[in-house]
Amino acid sequence: MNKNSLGLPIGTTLDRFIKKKQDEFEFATGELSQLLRDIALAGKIINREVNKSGLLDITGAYGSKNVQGEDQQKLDVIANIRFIRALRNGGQVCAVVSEEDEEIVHLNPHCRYIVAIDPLDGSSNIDVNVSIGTIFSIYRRTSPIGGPVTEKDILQPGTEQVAAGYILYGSSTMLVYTTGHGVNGFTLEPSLGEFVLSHTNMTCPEDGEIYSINEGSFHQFDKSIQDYTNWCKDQGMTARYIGSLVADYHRNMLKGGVYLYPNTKKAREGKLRLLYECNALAFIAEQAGGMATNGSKRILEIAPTTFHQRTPFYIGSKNMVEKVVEFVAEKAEA
Ligand SMILES: O=P(O)(O)OC[C@H]1O[C@](O)(COP(=O)(O)O)[C@@H](O)[C@@H]1O
Ligand SMILES: [Mg+2]
Ligand SMILES: [Mg+2]
Repeated sequence: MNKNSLGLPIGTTLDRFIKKKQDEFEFATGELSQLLRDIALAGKIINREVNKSGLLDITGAYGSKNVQGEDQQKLDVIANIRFIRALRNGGQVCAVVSEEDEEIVHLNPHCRYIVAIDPLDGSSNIDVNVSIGTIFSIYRRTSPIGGPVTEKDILQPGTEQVAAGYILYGSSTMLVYTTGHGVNGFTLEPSLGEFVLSHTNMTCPEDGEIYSINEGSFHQFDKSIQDYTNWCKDQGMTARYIGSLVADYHRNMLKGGVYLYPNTKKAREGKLRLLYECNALAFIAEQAGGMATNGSKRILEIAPTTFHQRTPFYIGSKNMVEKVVEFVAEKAEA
C-alpha cells in the first residue's frame, strides 16, 4: 500500500489522521480532536456557500459595521454564524473571540477550549471570485472549568496556542493546520465531501523570489519598508498580492516568499489582527520553518491587551523576513 511520509496511506481522511494523532498522545481526551472536526465541518458548510455565492443572494454588504468599523459582507456574517453554531453544537468550546463580534461569545462554561476566529478572510475578494479563507487559533482556558471565562483566558500570547490553522477557499479547498508537531494540509474531495491528506509535513523554503505588499499604500509606509520594497525590486523579485491574507500566505509558504502588512501613517498599528489572523499564521509559519514578526518582536511573544488589537505583520521565508527586520532595525538606529 502506498504510504506518505507520515506512514499513512495516501488518501487518508482528516478524521483518520486526527484519530491517529490522538492515539499518539497517551493523555489525549479526544476533545481537541472533536474540536478540529467541528471546524472542518463548518469549513465544508462555508465552502458550499462560497462556491455558489454568485447564485445566491449572499453577495454584497450586510448593512452593518464590525468593531473595526469595516462594512460587514453578507458572507462575513454567514460564516461567523456557521462557525459559532458548529462550535456550540460540537460542545468543546467555552468561548469564541471573532472578528465579527465585539465581545467574547460565551458558549459552554464546562469546556476547556477557546477559539479565536476570522470567519471570512479576504472580504474584499468575496464578490469577485478570488480566493478567500478562514483563520483559527485554539487555546486552553487558564481559568477553572465550569467558572466564568475571563479576559485573561482570551488575551494569551500566541506561544500558548495548542492548535491553529486556516481554510483556503480557492481553486480547491484546503484545510492546513498544526498542533505544534509540523504542518499538514488536507484537500476537500468534493464528491466525497471529505478532507483528504494531500500535503504532509509542509515546509516553507528559507528563501524565495516573491514579495507581497499592497504598494498602493507605498507613500504611507515608514521609510524602512519603502526601502525594503525598493530593495526587492532591485533584486528582480516578483510582486504577488491577492489581497486575501490566507491566499497570499499559502502561496508564499509553498513557493518561498514574504508577505508584508506594515503600519502606515493612517494605521499606526497596522491593519491585521493579532488574535485571529497573525497568531495562527505565525504558529503555522514557525512550524513550517518560516518566521513571523512585527518588525522587531516575534509575533507569538506579543502579549495581547485587547481582543481586536492590530499589529504590523511580516511573515514567510526565514531569510526574507530577517531581511525585513534588518531594514526596520537599521532605520530605527538611524
Ligand atoms: O486591501 P488591503 O489594505 O491591502 O488589505 C488586504 C488585507 O485585509 C484583509 O482582507 C483583512 O482581513 P478580513 O478580510 O478578514 O477583514 C486581509 O485578508 C488582506 O490581506
Ligand atoms: Mg482577515
Ligand atoms: Mg475577516
